[in-house]
Amino acid sequence: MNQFVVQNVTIIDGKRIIPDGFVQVKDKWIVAVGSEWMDNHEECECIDGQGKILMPGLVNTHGHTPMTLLRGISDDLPLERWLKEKIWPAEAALDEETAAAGTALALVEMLRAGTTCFADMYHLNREGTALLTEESGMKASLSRGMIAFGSKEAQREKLNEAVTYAKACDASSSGRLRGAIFPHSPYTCSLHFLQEAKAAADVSSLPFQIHIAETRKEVREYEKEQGKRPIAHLMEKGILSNGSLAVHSVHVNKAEISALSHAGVHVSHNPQSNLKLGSGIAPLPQMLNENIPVSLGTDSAASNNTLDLFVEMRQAAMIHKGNEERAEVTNAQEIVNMATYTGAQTLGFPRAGLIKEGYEADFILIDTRQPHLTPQLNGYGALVYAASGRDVTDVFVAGCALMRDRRLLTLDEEKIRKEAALAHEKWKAAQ
Ligand SMILES: N[C@@H](CCSC[C@H]1O[C@@H](n2cnc3c(=O)[nH]cnc32)[C@H](O)[C@@H]1O)C(=O)O
Ligand SMILES: [Zn+2]
Repeated sequence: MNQFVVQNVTIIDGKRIIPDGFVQVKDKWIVAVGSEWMDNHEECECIDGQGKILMPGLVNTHGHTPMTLLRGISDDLPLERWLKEKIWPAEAALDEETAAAGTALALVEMLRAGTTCFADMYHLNREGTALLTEESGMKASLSRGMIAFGSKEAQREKLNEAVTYAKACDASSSGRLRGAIFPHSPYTCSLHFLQEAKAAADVSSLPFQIHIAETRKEVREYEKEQGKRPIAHLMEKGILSNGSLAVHSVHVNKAEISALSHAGVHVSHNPQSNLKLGSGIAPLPQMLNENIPVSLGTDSAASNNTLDLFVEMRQAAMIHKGNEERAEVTNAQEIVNMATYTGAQTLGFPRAGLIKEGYEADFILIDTRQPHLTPQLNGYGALVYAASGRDVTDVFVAGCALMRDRRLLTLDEEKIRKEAALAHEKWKAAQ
């Protein structure tokens, strides 16, 4: 049986800090956590955590993995022009093979930076993505993105594909995959299609996710056409309901925040993507005050341009302090909780996101014996204001080692980087 102990380590999760602690793992579970390890099991493997922080694996609640191949193709444009002038034409030249190479690259990038669980929404290479995620040992919520501009038949076909994919993910034998239904947005799908997608999600007990209220222009134009703001309207129609995930939610007013809270809708906050596309700043402090489960997402590498959740944590903490001219408006512990515990709950992994007995052993080690992490005065502050994904040395998911001493064990990093470069060439030639 898989059994080991990490000892002499600083344990930090969203709820507490144990300065000189241990974590005992059996099979895929954390079976004991404490401050003094009594070594009475001879055959138990011990990992020395001296000089390290042990924290829950980071959870990225929004992204599009194949788009790593489009990193840098369109910097410095607003969302609408970014999509219509650059991204959509570029995506037309991606195929199953190049998308697969982009996804593999994204998994390597995320794993190296301590992400153990992620959301991925894309239309290409779906079975391949599920398979590779399984092989990597990571956890994920996977969905087929749907833009519904086409004929009724084409729309129905997409929705069928989406349901088939989500159900297959939910049924994965490892139990590390979840499926979701993700129509792209209220400006690329009709209200009727959103209702159909929501009904299909409900029938199969699948969670519903959507990009919404990302830019002021989206909200203004939707309101002009429908007489209501997008979040208010979708909530009224029951399209956004308990457990749904509203991605971005940048332009939300007080009434919408309160409605989201009452309905139990989750929010994925993607501050770096929202800043880079000039979309705006989501009212994170106000949403947290209303107890909305807000987690963090990177969005794709085409609007970020990395998949490092440490960067996202720092952005999430910093922009609101500056924006509101109040340093107390966000705090590092809450940000760590969003990036771990809340994220895991949002993606459908209720027993993940904490270093606690009875939770799955999804955790990472961070090397603090470096100048920028010395001295160790405030653990939460170190993680949010000083650390980066490059400080992660080890990654464990469900008790399995996926990275040890900065070496990936389940993914062939060299090969994946080479294949990504080749896929980039192939994509360029197809332009
Ligand atoms: N073409 C697909 C649907 C793709 S949805 C996923 C798409 O979302 C787009 N996207 C990525 N990030 C964002 C964002 O932040 N806001 C809006 N759209 C985005 C990007 O074009 C990506 O391909 C179909 O209907 O078959
Ligand atoms: Zn997105």
